Amino acid sequence: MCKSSIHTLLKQLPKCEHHIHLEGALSPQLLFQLAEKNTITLPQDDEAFKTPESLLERYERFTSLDDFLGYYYIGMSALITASDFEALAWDYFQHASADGVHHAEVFFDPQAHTSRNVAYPTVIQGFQAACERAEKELGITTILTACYLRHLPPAESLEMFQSPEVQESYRNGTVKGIGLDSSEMNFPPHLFEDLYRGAKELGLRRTAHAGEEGPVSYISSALTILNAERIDHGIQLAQDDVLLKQIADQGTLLTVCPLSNVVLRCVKSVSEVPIRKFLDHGVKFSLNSDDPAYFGGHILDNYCAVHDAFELSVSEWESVCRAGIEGSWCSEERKTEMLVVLEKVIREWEESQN
Ligand code: HPA
Ligand SMILES: [Zn+2]
Repeated sequence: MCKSSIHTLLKQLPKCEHHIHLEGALSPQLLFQLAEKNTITLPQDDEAFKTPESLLERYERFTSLDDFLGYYYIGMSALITASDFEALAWDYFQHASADGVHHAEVFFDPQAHTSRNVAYPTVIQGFQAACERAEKELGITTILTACYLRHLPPAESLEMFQSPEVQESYRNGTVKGIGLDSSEMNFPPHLFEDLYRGAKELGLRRTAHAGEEGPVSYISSALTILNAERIDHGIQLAQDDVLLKQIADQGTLLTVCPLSNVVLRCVKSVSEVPIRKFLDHGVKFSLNSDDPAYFGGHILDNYCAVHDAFELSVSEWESVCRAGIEGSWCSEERKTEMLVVLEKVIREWEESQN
């Protein structure tokens, strides 16, 4: 890459990733390797599962969120032991570090594992080990957020939330937040009001996927009914100027995932993601990879794709990174550390351009 290319600056920026499903970081190679080790039979009637290469090719032809989710849930059936979960998360943290991530708030889907008789403590043990290693060896701070699956009955999410081992992971601080993911259409946020009330009472951080494929009304109900502090995706916000102004005024962070939106056909190209509108109206957002192994890119690829589509100025990039740092759920001390790095990177970049 050309030395003066702004992509060099994008790599150096201290990034916070807020929207990455660890199960979505499962590469076809690791999936096949774990399936063989664990003697898991992958679907025989789907040609895509012939080889890691054919699977990767199929990932280029998703038709919708639900089409992707079918592969996502089959993929994770290869994850059985704590060391599998650790290997998966460690693979992600290494990519994240290479892309300049300093702080990662990572999602996982407990119900997708317990429903396969993989115990919650097994999942936690593996992910927690990788988080500790990322902190020690890569200097990345981490937060684990448990997402609940909106396509399952709300009573099941409440049952999971209230189970002793899940409550223990919240009490001891291993898991600090909750989220809401999976199929969006016809599963409105208000169905999960009791779950989010319980999470608020425990002092947990709260986010929810809304306005990815679903209507903009899901964004407002995630905020007002669920008391979500963040919105994951939220691109449909561009359809409602009143709500957009309200979200800008209250400083709610959207965790936008441009490559995901293209691959899942929420937009035709990155240039249709409302980045310019969000910037011009003061809507805060971070840029994220969502499911990097499925959507053809990690976080830096998302930054580069946004730059190629919108040509942000250096000061706009600085404000995107600042919003990501300030909207993180880490300590104020950690935010200050990252802000210092951000200022240094920008200063050195500007000096190198003179
Ligand atoms: O993009 C997504 N949307 C909803 N659920 C998900 N689970 C993994 N990725 C996604
Ligand atoms: Zn997501």
